[in-house]
Order: sequence, then structure tokens, then C-alpha cells
Amino acid sequence: MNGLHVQNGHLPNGNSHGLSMFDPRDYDELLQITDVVRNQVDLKETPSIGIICGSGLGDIGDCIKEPQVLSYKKIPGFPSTSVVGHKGNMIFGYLGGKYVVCMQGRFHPYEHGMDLALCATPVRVMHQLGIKTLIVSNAAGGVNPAFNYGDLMVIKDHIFMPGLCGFSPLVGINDPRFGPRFVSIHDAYDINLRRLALTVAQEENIRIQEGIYVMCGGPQYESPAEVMYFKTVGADALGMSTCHEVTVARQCGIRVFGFSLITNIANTDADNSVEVTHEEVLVAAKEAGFRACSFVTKIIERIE
Ligand SMILES: O=P(O)(O)O[C@@H]1C[C@H](O)[C@@H](CO)O1
Ligand SMILES: Nc1nc2[nH]cnc2c(=O)[nH]1
Repeated sequence: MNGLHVQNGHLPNGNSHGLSMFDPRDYDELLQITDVVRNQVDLKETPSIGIICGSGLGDIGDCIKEPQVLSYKKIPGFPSTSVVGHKGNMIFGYLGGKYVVCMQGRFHPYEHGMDLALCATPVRVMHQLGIKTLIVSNAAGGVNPAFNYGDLMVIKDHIFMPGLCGFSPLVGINDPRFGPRFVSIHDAYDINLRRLALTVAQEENIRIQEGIYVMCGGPQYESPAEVMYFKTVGADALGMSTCHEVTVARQCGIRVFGFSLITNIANTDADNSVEVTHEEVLVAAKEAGFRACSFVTKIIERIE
């Protein structure tokens, strides 16, 4: 173990610790982080479901019953969350009648030098805590012309732009305890969970779409020409997260359900361009908070 010091109850965190001190690909180092988490919460049972809240979607975490909240600042190796709308809490408790662990805030590669393994650390920790299913959410720009502001989109498949360019969380040493060296991403988003989500949305009268999510590197939003490019290749929504987490989850054999909240409509016309701001993304997420929360709760209620 390379310099991850957890002594006498003193818990250095990633902010003050320096990322070089901790290797997010090292299974044993991650086990130590997982143990620190375990020792700071009174686990009622093994969490079966993990949740990651997207930008402004932290309300999902606030819906958890009997919550135990652990700040990321108390988790060694976890970097800071610098994006507004990502609170930086790990929450344990009950949602939809199941014991869950929820990441109220995520790490985006553009925040952390494109170290995708570091950004996916919470997924590996949740795996070591025992989750079998991951529900991942994000805010995204709609590209499909049928999409409207505020729609929820079940992710059917993804285009992982950084991953295709060599920025994969699986690059580097592979510990087989996480899973195989080569991971097939042919069925990343579980078809039964997708069907369940579409049924739940219909029953609950929630506007729902299904489509392809693209993870761009960010943090800049796309130019009109880039939006047109992604539209041409079959994208439905554009974001800056999720795929690195899903890739790591699939390597560990975790089944995944993902959804996007369409917070803005991405524009393809440079002559009539529309500015996108993170503030409007957060406003859309706030408006959708209750809907997103009841959507996730109802899905969890019916997960076997
Ligand atoms: O964490 P997510 O993917 O929901 O955050 C999106 C993408 C950028 O981080 C940010 C842009 O507004 O929101
Ligand atoms: N890449 C990207 N991410 C987003 N997150 C919210 N809206 C957008 C968008 O239009 N593009």
C-alpha cells in the first residue's frame, strides 16, 4: 500500500492528501478506503443498490429514509467536488424499501486532469460495499428533435468519447479482482431495468424518452457544428459524465440503469446560436427534483 495513511482515526482526504498518494486502480488501497467508510457508518445491512446523482439532482439523496450522511471530506482518497450542484455526500439509508448507498455528487474528469479511474473511485468503493445494481443519473443537453426541456431519458446505450480516445478508467494496471482486462460494453444498460423504468414512467405519468447518451470531455459545452456532428452519428443527449462510471461498474459485474434529465436543447445553428449555462442546467434539475426522486424510488421498489 502506497502512502494511504489512515491512523488513529485521523482521516486525511484527497484535498489535502495529494492524488499521487493513492492509486485508484489498486484493489487493496480501495479496500482500505472502503473499510474507512464502513467504520464511520452504522451499516444496517449490505447496500444492494448504489445511486449517483447528476448535476442538481441531489434531491434523490435527500429522499433517503433513515439517512446516514458521510461527507466526502471524511473519505481518504476522495477528491473534492468543485461543481455547483454536487454536494459531496455519501448517504446510506432506505429508498423504495431497499437499503441503498447514494453518491450525492460525482467527480468529473474535467475537474481532475482526466484521471478517469480516480473519478470512478466511488463505483469501486460501492462494489466493495456489496452493491449489485447501480442507478446513475446526469444532466444533459437534448439533441434529438423530439426531446423537450425537462424530459427524462432512459439511457439505452452510450458513446464514450474520452474512452474512445484512450481516456478509459480501465487504462493501466488491471487487478482481476475488479474484473477482466477486456470488458465488453455490448449490454451496458440492463434491458430489464430499462423496460421497468419505461413502465414506471408510463404508470406515473412522467414524460420519458429513451436514447443514446454521449459523454464529451467538457467542461465547455458543444459548438453548433459539434452538436450537428453528434446528431449525425445518432446521439440523443450530450453530457460530460457517466460513461466512466458505467464502464467500471460493468467490469465489476454490476448491472446498470442510467437516465438523463434534459436540461437544455443543444443547438445546431451557428447563425442563431443559443448560449448554454450551468445555471440553467441547475434550474432545470431543481424543477425536476421531485419527479426524478419519485421515478428512482418507484423503480427501486420493483427491482428484484
Ligand atoms: O454530473 P452531470 O453529468 O449531471 O453534470 C453535467 C455535465 C457538466 O458537469 C455540467 C454542465 O452543466 O452538468
Ligand atoms: N456536454 C454537455 N453537457 C451538458 N450538461 C447539461 N447540458 C449539457 C450540454 O448541452 N452538453
